[in-house]
Amino acid sequence: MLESRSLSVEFGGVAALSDVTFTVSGRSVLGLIGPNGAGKSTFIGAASGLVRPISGNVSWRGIKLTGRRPDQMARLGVARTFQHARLFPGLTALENVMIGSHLSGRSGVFSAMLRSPRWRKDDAYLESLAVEAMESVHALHLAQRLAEDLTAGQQRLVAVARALAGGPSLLLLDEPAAGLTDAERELLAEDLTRFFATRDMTVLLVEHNLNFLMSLVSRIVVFDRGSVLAEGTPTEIRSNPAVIDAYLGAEHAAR
Ligand SMILES: Nc1ncnc2c1ncn2[C@@H]1O[C@H](COP(=O)(O)OP(=O)(O)OP(=O)(O)O)[C@@H](O)[C@H]1O
Repeated sequence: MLESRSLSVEFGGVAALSDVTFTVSGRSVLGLIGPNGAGKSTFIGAASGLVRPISGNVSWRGIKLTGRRPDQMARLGVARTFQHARLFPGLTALENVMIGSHLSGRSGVFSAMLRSPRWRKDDAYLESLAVEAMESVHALHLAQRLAEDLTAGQQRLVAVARALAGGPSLLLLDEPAAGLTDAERELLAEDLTRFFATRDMTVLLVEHNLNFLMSLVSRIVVFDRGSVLAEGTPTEIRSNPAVIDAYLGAEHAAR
């Protein structure tokens, strides 16, 4: 279970999250939505150890995640994507994804980047994990392309593959469909549905494209101005007056 307990985060004295409490049970996909600036990325930052809360915490299977280092996160089986793809330039797409599989492997990300002897030993196995992850999101044709030569949408797919490659048990996806074409987005929704169905994993998905999000999630938490505004099934959320007022708008809810 992923549990956020009274989580509060401030930036320069200004509250970004205030007393956020919710849980995500075992094998499920939770959508996190809300207006711009509501605190969704900040939550992912806190859950992945990069953003330090002023109080409260996020825990995963009873272990506190807040304040942990990236290598500790990887060992706990936690992977994330960022709002901006953040691939390493100068490396191919495949090498970028292999860094994701190294995060859960033995030799670590720096060893991977420096191509140490230990890294080379693990290489074949980790490459097979990376190839599998790229295949699962229809990105294998990009494998030998340099990261900087990819379109924004392709970079995003590679970043998603990198997060999947380590076989995470907790996956935090920050707007994985942003910048994708309609066709790419539909294909990614199908690919992720298939991937999640065959893995024992908990997923937290932040996404502004609600058709994409609703096709993947079983529950939704809505943030507004740093607090939890509502929580429920997609059907409940679509018809919640407070959510319509703060985020969805009457036109969207009616669709
Ligand atoms: N590093 C930072 N320094 C200062 N303020 C920040 C920082 N990161 C986020 N904030 C502020 O915290 C609040 C929450 O931002 P956050 O990015 O988490 O929202 P969000 O819901 O992810 O928004 P969006 O949908 O636009 O990505 C905003 O007011 C934002 O300006």
